[in-house]
Amino acid sequence: MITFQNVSKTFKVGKRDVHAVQNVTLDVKKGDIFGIIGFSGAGKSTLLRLVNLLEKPTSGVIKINDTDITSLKAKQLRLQRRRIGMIFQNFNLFTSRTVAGNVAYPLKLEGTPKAEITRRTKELLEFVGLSDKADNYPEQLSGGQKQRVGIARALATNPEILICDEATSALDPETTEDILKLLKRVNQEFGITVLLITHEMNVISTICNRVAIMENGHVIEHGEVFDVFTNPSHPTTKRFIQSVNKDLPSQELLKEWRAAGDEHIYQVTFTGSATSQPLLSKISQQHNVHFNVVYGAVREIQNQLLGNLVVSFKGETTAIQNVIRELADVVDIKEVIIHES
Ligand SMILES: Nc1ncnc2c1ncn2[C@@H]1O[C@H](COP(=O)(O)OP(=O)(O)OP(=O)(O)O)[C@@H](O)[C@H]1O
Repeated sequence: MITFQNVSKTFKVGKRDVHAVQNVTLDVKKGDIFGIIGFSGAGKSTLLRLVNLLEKPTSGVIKINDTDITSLKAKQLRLQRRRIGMIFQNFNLFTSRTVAGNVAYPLKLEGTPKAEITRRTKELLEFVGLSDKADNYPEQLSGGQKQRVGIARALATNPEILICDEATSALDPETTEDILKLLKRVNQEFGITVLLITHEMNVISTICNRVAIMENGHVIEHGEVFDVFTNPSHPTTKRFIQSVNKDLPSQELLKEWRAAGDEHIYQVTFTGSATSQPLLSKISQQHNVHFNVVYGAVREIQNQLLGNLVVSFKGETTAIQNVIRELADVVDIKEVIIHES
């Protein structure tokens, strides 16, 4: 649906070249909720601006549905832009227009008949749950409500693609959750492909099916969200994952546990079918070993379970070693390192 082929964008700042996007090759498929994550300055916004035709790449090709958008003439460009809706971190609503006026605006620009504008506006406000706010002004709304208006306005012209530029970064966690649910409905009910940028891994794990991680203008890793979560290869990806999936307790806590007699502490990670079986208790019992889950969580990512537990085993050392060996056949298990000092 959207393909980037060796796309680069270089800005000239005085005599200096800033390589904002470097040699990016990516394929966003129809129906994806595709997340691009990276720290500040990684090149995410520039990549979005290339898709919504606000910038032209220095080199490379960007195609939407097989049309090379970098070579479009002004009129085709305007038509193509209508196929893309956009929402923003700061909502970008017209403060002098009502909620209904904001949603109606893109339809007015298109010359849509008045009765149709009224019908569509009503329908969209219902969809985002703001029918009762139609006559309010943006300043009378909460952040989450403003973003709902932004979403309704972006959907007005029936886009194929919705671009979300840090759409939840200004919102509290609960409101973020609501907006992400709404974006998922946009994707599922209307079949709209969603391309979002964020610096929060939580956003990626909650709604995206595919992700690309950017650093210094490069895509350093990309793939299915579950695969990237369970098997990250780049250190930056690992940092992002640890931000939502703090996998180990602090060294202070580990030292306390060791001082209190916990000598065999292991980290167990498992996915898919291993989550549905009582493997730990079954194998431990067979060897007369006791265990205690001291830390961790099981998370749901893309409808699959990913478990990460820190477990303290008690029993005879050889029996514990046997348990570890057997567990290693079915889950990923490694001893937790406790540093001396
Ligand atoms: N119009 C521009 N002129 C010059 N340099 C630019 C321009 N736009 C972006 N850059 C530079 O390109 C690099 C990537 O910026 P970009 O805004 O795409 O990153 P980002 O990942 O979106 O960061 P943030 O999360 O802070 O918005 C940065 O070094 C930035 O300073």
